[in-house]
Amino acid sequence: MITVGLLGCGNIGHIIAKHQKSFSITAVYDQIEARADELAAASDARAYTDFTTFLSADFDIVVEAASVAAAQEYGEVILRSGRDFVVMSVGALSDTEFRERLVRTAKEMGKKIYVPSGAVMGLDNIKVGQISAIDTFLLRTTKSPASLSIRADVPTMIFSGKAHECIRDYPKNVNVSEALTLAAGHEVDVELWVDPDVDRNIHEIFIEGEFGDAYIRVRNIPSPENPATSYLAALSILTLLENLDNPLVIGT
Ligand SMILES: NC(=O)C1=CN([C@@H]2O[C@H](COP(=O)(O)OP(=O)(O)OC[C@H]3O[C@@H](n4cnc5c(N)ncnc54)[C@H](O)[C@@H]3O)[C@@H](O)[C@H]2O)C=CC1
Ligand SMILES: O=C([O-])CC(=O)C(=O)O
Repeated sequence: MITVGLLGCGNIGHIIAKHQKSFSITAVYDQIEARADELAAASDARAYTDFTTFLSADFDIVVEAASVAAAQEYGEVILRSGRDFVVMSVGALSDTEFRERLVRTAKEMGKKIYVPSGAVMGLDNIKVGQISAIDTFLLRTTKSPASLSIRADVPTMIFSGKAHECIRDYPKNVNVSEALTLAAGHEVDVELWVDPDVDRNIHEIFIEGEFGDAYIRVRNIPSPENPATSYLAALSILTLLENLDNPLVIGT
């Protein structure tokens, strides 16, 4: 059974803990001690109040479900501790210097950095952008104003520009833009909308290139404890963990 050290005991952390099947969470860490204690009690894991002590516990892989800042602060030391690293706050990798250093460290240590598909679909074949031309690539994300803690009475575009700027401004809301960018090897354009009439987190992907064109629309149900985070994002980590040991690899 794969053992997991969980970094971040919020909404996604709880969903993962509730659905342990072929993996088991043995150690948890959160900057808010009470959250780590509560999740540890509910999942038979041990809570740590200090990250270095957390890393010295016995587990195979670290799952980060905390924040872009946490992934950037701890990513390298996780890999250096000899663990693979599942990074949900993939916006962390939009910092090119950080990403290159992290990848170098993973190579040096013989470890992997896993980026789950998160709140979108289609990352598999969008990877053809790494070997063939992409001409148009746009992500349009629409969420409720409340989930971004802002007010709007009509549909409002609050950002239009490149993925790397958008993740800087909205690190909790467009991690998907970095996942798409890394998959395609091509920085995605982003429009971020709030719409008072939506009760889903909607991601529309428009892509055109040498392969043809595609339009993907994902209408995600918000997760129970954090409406800005789609439930699909947590399911995608669970699926990744369930498949880690599977010799049959589906999708590109
Ligand atoms: N890649 C994707 O498609 C998606 C990524 N996300 C990202 O996943 C992450 C987790 O999402 P949720 O569980 O919904 O968030 P959440 O806010 O419910 O939980 C995050 C937890 O991490 C803890 N945390 C934050 N920074 C920390 C640090 N530096 N050190 C230790 N603990 C820290 C917080 O105290 C909190 O308990 C967020 O960064 C979110 O933006 C969310 C949805 C989709
Ligand atoms: O969960 C979502 O719909 C997307 C999200 O928050 C992110 O990409 O950071």
